[in-house]
Amino acid sequence: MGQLIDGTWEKQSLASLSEGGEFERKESSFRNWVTADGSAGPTGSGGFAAESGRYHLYVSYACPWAHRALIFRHLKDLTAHIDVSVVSPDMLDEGWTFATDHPGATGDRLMGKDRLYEVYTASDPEATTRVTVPVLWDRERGEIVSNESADIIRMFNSAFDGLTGNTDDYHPEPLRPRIEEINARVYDTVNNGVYKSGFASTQKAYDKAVGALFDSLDWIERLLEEHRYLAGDRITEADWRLFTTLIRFDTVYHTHFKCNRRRIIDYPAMSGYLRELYQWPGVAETVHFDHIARHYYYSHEHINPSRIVPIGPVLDLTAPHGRG
Ligand SMILES: N[C@@H](CCC(=O)N[C@@H](CS)C(=O)NCC(=O)O)C(=O)O
Repeated sequence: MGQLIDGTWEKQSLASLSEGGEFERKESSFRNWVTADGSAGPTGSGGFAAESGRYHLYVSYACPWAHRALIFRHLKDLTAHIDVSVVSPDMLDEGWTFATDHPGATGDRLMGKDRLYEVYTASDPEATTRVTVPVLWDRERGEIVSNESADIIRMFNSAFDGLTGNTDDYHPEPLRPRIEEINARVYDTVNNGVYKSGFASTQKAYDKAVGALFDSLDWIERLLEEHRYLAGDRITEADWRLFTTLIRFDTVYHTHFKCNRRRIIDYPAMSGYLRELYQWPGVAETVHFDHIARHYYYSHEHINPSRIVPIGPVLDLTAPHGRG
């Protein structure tokens, strides 16, 4: 995995493994916020007002973080207001590219670039950063608003409500402390926990990550036995943030990242919950298993040198979910 250093693409990134062989995810580097009136958000600077057709979203269908943004774009009726470019599932020496050799990969529909890092340098010619998806681009100012999915879904949740009339709220005020608590554990041990397990380069680092991952899955199973959703009887961003990891789990993380104590299908409450979220209007259309399987098995040569993409599993996500 490469990265940009002073605006130049370097194939070898600064190491993201600590001395103990633990994978460490770097903070995102563009942290502005789109707001209803263009006032500054919690981080970054102001000047990014919610307007139809102004913003463009770069995603990978394979990536769980980008997938969150795509889901919120659907849930919040933003598809007519924010257009999308989809990168190729193969992330090799040049990082994410706009090659269109896989169905669904659209190329760069906004600027016609060949590689995602060129979108980053178009925003900041001197950028030193990892080049990740999702990226929210502002046509008007010609720069990246944000490349942090957790922030992008919060912007989508409320900033455009005046434009769309969709006031569904996935981050409701009274549930915020509980949502934060759940997000913190799910981020560290599940969303990122699968990567920490899969990219660990020592047994000790793997054991630590995979142990915490399955402790959290057991905890989530208990929560879902008691409540329909993670924070209670109402679906929130905490559920959608978990969903994008769960939907990839049995196909990729179980095998490729060695997260194989159990599969999601082996947890009765969680597998019903996963089907319910998959069947949520518009959500199945955001799930592209071809990009998901191809990306992970093909791109991570260090953990799958043959690059063979395995055949299974066959999942029936359209079966009744039995959750109320
Ligand atoms: N914190 C970021 C993480 C995004 C991220 O790591 N995306 C991965 C794809 S799943 C990526 O683009 N990785 C490329 C790299 O790290 O070089 C977010 O949530 O938006």
